[in-house]
Amino acid sequence: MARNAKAKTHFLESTDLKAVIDPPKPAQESWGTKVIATIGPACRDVETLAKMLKAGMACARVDLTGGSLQYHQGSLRNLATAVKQEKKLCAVMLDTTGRELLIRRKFTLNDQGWPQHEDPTEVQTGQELVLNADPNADISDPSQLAVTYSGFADMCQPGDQLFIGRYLVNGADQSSLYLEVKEVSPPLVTCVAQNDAVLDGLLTLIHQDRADEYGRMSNTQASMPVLTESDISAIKAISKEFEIDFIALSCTCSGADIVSLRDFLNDLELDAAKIVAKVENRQGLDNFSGIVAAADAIILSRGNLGLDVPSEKMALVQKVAIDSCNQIGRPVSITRVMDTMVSAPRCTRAEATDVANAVLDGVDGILLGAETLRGSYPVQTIQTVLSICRSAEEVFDSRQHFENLMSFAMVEDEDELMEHPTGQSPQAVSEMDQGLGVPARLDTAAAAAAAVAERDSKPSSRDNSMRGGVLRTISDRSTSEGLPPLGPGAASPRGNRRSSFEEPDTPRSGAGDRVASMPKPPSFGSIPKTMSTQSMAMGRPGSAPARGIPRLTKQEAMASTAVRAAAKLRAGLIIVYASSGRTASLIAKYRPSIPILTLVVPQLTSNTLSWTMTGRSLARQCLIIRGLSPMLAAPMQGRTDAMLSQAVAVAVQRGLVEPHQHVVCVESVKEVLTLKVVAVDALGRGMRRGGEGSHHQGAAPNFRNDTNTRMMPTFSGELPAHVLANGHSEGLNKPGALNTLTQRASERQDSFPYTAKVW
Ligand SMILES: Nc1ncnc2c1ncn2[C@@H]1O[C@H](COP(=O)(O)OP(=O)(O)O)[C@@H](O)[C@H]1O
Ligand SMILES: C=C(OP(=O)(O)O)C(=O)O
Repeated sequence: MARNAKAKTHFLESTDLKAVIDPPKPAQESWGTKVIATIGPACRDVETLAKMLKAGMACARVDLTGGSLQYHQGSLRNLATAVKQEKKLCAVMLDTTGRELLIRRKFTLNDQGWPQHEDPTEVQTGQELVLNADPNADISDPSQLAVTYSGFADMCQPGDQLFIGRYLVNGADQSSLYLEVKEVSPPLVTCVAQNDAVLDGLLTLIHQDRADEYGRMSNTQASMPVLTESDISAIKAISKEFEIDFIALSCTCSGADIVSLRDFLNDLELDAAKIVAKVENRQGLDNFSGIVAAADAIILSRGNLGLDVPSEKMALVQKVAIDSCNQIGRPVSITRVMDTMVSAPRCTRAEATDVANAVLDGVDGILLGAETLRGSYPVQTIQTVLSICRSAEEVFDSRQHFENLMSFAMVEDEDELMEHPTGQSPQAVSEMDQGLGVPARLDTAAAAAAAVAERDSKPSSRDNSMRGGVLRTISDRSTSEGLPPLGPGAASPRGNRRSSFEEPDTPRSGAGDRVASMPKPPSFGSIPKTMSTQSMAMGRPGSAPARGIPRLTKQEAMASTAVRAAAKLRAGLIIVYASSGRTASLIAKYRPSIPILTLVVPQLTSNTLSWTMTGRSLARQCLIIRGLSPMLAAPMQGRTDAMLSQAVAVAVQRGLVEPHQHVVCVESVKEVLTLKVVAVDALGRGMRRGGEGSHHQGAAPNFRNDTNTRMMPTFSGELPAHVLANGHSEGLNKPGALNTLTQRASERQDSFPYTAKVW
């Protein structure tokens, strides 16, 4: 069953080495794999930030782990200036300290306000070292190291493994120290050094996984509150001055952690901010399915993960995790790609190969940490990463990827649907707590998020009405039924309240992933409503995907159809209108080889006292999704082809599409999804109008001149059936018939075939 489900392999379009070695086509805009860069002392001046934007930085990360609130506010002000200057969109990600443990050390502030730590500490193998969790511990006492979390000693047992390393350490430098706990006498923890080290800079402390008597791994850092007090005040202060697009939750251990954070953000009216789960330990992997179901995006923090996961498993963990995210269109990024470029202008071959492999694995983004925060070559690192990504994207076999995803979306026979109508087969449910132990992938996530998928299909799922309804219920539950504590003091590490998602008597490692009653659907991606374990097992790359019963949501059906149509027409661009970004992210998950211009239509919303224009944040949030090139449309009333024509012109300006090329457009007006095919006019100023000649080779559209269809091309020759993803194309085989595929929201979400409008 799921355990035998076939994982995808790397798909390359061609084995022609000459073609592979050709330089990638120069791109004006990085619409493919995205770069998230951490802002710090090496790059926070306006000039460098402007160069980083020009080089293709899509999202700027401010990490609250190091530096003061004032320092980060200053960085964000500089970023705003650079953004204005360069006229480029850039998303803002606020990364929390969360459950990260730090060593408190003496420091001075440099002229920019960045802490400089003094007095490196030398440690020798076999030496005893005392860690002190007392908040009043003397940090100038050389015989001990002070720990930021007062409950730290309660987490430790003799025999536990600890790791101390420089913040954003690359694992190979002399600051890496492994310790074994010898004795615990709160607040003191006495350890023995396992290697020689020189501890310098901002130091983080990691409590590695501990196996229980049954061999189950647990990470005691998971019992810490989700956010620190300073995270909470920083989020409040920064959100008053800046629009925060993403909050990254460090050390996410379960889906329940995300629910807790979402409650907190909603209470601050920050519900537009998306939550990025940073998966950085074994427990995060054990509960991966629930985390993927609950979060808006995922970061695989490979630096920390590499301490908990044996080296020989790291690549495999990465591939399975990325594949799981790809299957439901959840954006996923990885960290730690260019350690060498912290101090050298070139990367190693291993690093270049690592980035290219990540792109072939299907990653959405690359997160640069130390490389831009304190590295000597922040701009060059972005350029290097993006050119490696572009080269890999050029050989990525989108078609195989598409077929692979489609094969997972079909159920072999109806009996199976009857047996497990919500996808919650007993096995799927039992696998939920070990979501990544096997490549069970989507089925466990599907079981965990059946309720999410249900709401994903409803356009109003992000409505304010949700706040007072489902969210309120969950918010109440978070206090009464014990979601993970949000801030310090909310729970002691030992006296941690049981999560409402937790099975009685299961270890903490299994907690938090019964997210079937989650408060709010993640807005990127979707999960086929009734995907079952068996349906997962059916997928075979290259197998005919058209068999079986499709179980797609309507957005998913339309998204896959748009990608298929674009490939068949050799279109140059896909345009999708967006209000939550869900349809756009579903199109992106099929990884078409052409850009997806995401046209965010601003909405006016009222809280009865004032009006707000929404849309800007979503446009920026699209910037972490591979393939999306967001554009904020001018507010216009109703359905208008002028908006589409303007979008085509902007796409030409950005170098995303050329005159005469086809453009596949996904529209959604009054809950009617429509797929349209248009062409760029000869001068690249918009859509080609009826009557204009076509000079484009291949299946060029003809235009009819009647008033209903002036913008609508029809096709001469046979088109529609093969355009459709699954061949369920009733009424579409009539020669010259199709120019619009329409599926009505009033129909059952999973109903097929599409109703095709025949002109
Ligand atoms: N042809 C069009 N002209 C004007 N607005 C459109 C057109 N097509 C879609 N829109 C608007 O774009 C938005 C798309 O929303 P929706 O389909 O719900 O996207 P998402 O999947 O991002 O939630 C809606 O506000 C819709 O009114
Ligand atoms: C970049 C990060 O991840 P990691 O160091 O674990 O790779 C981070 O957590 O800041």
